[in-house]
Amino acid sequence: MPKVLVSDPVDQAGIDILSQVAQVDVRTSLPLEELVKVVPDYDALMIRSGTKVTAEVIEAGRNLKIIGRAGVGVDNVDVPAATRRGIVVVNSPEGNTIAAAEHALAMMLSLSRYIPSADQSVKSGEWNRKAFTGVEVYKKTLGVVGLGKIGSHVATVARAMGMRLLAFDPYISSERAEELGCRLVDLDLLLQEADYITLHIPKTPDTTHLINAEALAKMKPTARIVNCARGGIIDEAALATALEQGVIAGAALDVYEQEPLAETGLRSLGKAAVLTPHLGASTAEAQVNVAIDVAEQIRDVLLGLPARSAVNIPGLRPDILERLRPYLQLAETLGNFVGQLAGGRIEQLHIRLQGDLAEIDTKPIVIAALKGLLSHALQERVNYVNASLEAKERGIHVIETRDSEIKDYTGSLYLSAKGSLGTHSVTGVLLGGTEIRITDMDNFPINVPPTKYMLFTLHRDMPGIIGKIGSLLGSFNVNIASMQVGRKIVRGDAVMVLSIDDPLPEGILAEITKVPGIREAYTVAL
Ligand SMILES: NC(=O)C1=CN([C@@H]2O[C@H](COP(=O)(O)OP(=O)(O)OC[C@H]3O[C@@H](n4cnc5c(N)ncnc54)[C@H](O)[C@@H]3O)[C@@H](O)[C@H]2O)C=CC1
Ligand SMILES: O=C(O)CCC(=O)C(=O)O
Repeated sequence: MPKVLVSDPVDQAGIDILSQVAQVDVRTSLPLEELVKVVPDYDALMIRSGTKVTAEVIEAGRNLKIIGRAGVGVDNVDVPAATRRGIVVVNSPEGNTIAAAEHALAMMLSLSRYIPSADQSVKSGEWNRKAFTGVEVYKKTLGVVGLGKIGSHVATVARAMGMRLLAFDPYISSERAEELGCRLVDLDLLLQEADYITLHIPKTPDTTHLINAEALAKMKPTARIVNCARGGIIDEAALATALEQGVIAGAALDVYEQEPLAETGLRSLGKAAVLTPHLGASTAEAQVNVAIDVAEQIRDVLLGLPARSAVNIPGLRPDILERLRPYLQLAETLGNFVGQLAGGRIEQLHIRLQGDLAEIDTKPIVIAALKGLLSHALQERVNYVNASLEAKERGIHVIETRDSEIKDYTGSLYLSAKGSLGTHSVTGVLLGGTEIRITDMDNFPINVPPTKYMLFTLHRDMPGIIGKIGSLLGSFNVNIASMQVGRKIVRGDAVMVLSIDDPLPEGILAEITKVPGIREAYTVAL
């Protein structure tokens, strides 16, 4: 039975799902060195934001197949290191959207009405109504930075509260922004005009310290900012100074540059700051959603099925995977095939989608072809997660083309690889939508199903040659299952394809190439 380590608190609903297929150990708050020690035993790791899955943890997790983040942000996982090792990283992109959006709205209202400070004051025995006169959000301008899932929900609710909306998101169309009642503007204008600013963007090199001293200086002295996205998007030191000096009026933070929050100036800002300990996703509903979402994906991957929200398999969503499965199988088989014909040290792979196939997305096809191409050398180490990266690291230049005019079959896939044995090509089709046929090899027309062991020769089309090869294989006790020849002109160059029942014994290829008329001989084992 596979083993799953749950190293942060997650809802029992997720653990129940995992327990159907795996032994589940819940061990939270493990120090890094302890995690590194225990992780080699596990096939899957389920985390929230507490566990830092560093390159060291990934290196130690030699049996890991999947890391599941019960939440959105995967910035606590070294995703490139996981990708390199072929480990799928999944998250729950939507499970806590509403929770995070509602938290941001609650923070905005808390800041406006000083609710946390007023609460503390009453609890300490005071009755001070004057100190907590707030401001309304109605008819104020809210600047939404990042109009994705959370930002969109915040915008929808804020609009219903009568706020005017500006948005900054370079990856969103103005039509989408308009649908949400937002005016898409550049960041500078948003900073200058907004009464409230709420951040809903990922932390990337582009967004780190996006809100720095310079940005804060552009804001109104009455402006308030909310960060329920990621620590480090706001420069905390600059923010503390800006609040102390009255550059802006308030800030509500749920996330910090360092978590748990270190001793910083932020703690002593009084009612101008509202601070929560990364609670954006902490609702009963969101925790059930993300736990189920991620546990189901871990279960599926452990059962050999695709994950629906893998962050490191570009273009291979499960619906796409399901629809393209026969084509991916075709691409993988042809990649494996042509990789062996071209020999080791592949320099270039050309993938051409032909006829009706030219209509489909090339990205998954390329990944599958690369997986096949590298599978002979890397065996099970290569998978859909790391195939592109492995190819890149080996310096394999990938060329993708489409040609809808080539209609030899309704749709076909052409692969040509350049390697230590020269440049070789193969074309394949799907008969009846599922059955693979190789229809061309090195530009010779053939029609053979791929089989486990195959032998190919390039030879002169002349009488007796087939008989000689047959006798030679017989003398080595190799049984021929099927045989086909292809040629372009009579008595010209030809190709012979043999399916054989066993791997070719050592030395036989050299004997075959000695047969008069044979120019080259290759074997392929699929
Ligand atoms: N505090 C908490 O507990 C939680 C925090 N989050 C965080 O909230 C953030 C947003 O999450 P979602 O809305 O689900 O993500 P999303 O992917 O749906 O939306 C992010 C948006 O940011 C935009 N964006 C990316 N780079 C940008 C840039 N440089 N400038 C402006 N816009 C940019 C994207 O185009 C996208 O529309 C993430 O950082 C996530 O980790 C999410 C859930 C809970
Ligand atoms: O697991 C949590 O509570 C944090 C959620 C979060 O920050 C996210 O989903 O990105």
